[in-house]
Amino acid sequence: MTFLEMLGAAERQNQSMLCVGLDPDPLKFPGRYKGDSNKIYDFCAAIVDATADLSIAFKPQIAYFAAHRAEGQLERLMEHMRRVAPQVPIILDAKRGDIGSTAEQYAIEAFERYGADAVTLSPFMGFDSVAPYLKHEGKGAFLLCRTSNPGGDDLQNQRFASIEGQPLLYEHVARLAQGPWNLNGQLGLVVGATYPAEIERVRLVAPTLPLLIPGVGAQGGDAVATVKAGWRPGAPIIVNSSRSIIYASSGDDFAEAARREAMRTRDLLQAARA
Ligand SMILES: O=C(O)c1cc(=O)[nH]c(=O)n1[C@@H]1O[C@H](COP(=O)(O)O)[C@@H](O)[C@H]1O
Repeated sequence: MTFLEMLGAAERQNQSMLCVGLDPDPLKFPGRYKGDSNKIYDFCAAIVDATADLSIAFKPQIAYFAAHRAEGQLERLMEHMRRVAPQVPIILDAKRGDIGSTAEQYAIEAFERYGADAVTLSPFMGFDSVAPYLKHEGKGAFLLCRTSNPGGDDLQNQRFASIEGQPLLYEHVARLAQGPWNLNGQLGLVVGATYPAEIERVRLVAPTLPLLIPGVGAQGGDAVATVKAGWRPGAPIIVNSSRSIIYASSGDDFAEAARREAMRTRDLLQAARA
C-alpha cells in the first residue's frame, strides 16, 4: 500500500484527521518515568497503544530520540507501531534537506532503517535535494511550506519579484509541489495551524495535496478554523498535536489522559467538517 492509500484507509477506519505527535522529552515525563531517557520507548509505546484507534497518523520527531542517543528506542517504537497499528501510517519528522548524494542516505535512513511511510523535508535546497526521496516508491514527502512558527515570516512570506504574479515564497513552494516537482504523486505540504488564512491560500494553489498541519494544542492553533481552511473532500489534512496529548497528565494516568485529549481533538476536527 502507498502512503496515500494508507492515509485514506486510516482516515476512514479511525474517522480521524488527528496525527499524534511523538516528541518525547524525558524532563516532561510523568512520575514514574521522569528524567529517564531509557524510558522513551515505554512512554511512546503507551501513547501509541492508547491512541492507535483515534489517529490518521503518528509523527515521531527524530530530534527527541537522537538528542538522547535513543535511535535504538526509535527503531523499537517503529516496529511496535507496525505491530499494534499496522493501519496507521508513520510520518518521520526529520526536516531533512541536503544535496542529492547526502539526501539518498537520509532517504535510506527514513524509509529503510526506520521503515517510515513518509518524511518531512525542507525544500530550501531545491528539487535535486527532494528527488532522492521520490525514488522510494509509494513513500510520502511533506515539504515545509508555511510553517507554524512566527519566524516562518522571515523567508516564507517574502515575495518573488522575478516570477509572474509575484507569489510569496510559500505559495511558490505549494505551486511546485502541486505541479512540476510531484513526479509520482508522493508530495504533500506542511502548513501551520497558527495561520488559517495561509492554509486557505495554500489549498487554492495545491487543491489535491495532503497537508500536514501542526500547531493545534500547545501552539494555540484553532482546530475548527484549520479544518475549514484546509479540508476538502478528496484532499486530506493531517492535523498534528504533540505536547497537549502526550503530556495531558503528569501522573501515572498519562496514557488514559492522552487518549481523552486525542479523542476530544479528533472529535472536534471531525465535527468541523460539517
Ligand atoms: O514539520 C512539523 O511537524 C512541524 C512544522 C511546523 O511548521 N511546526 C511544527 O510545530 N512542526 C512540528 O510539529 C510538532 C508540534 O508539537 P506541539 O506544538 O507540541 O503540538 C513538533 O514536533 C514540531 O517540530
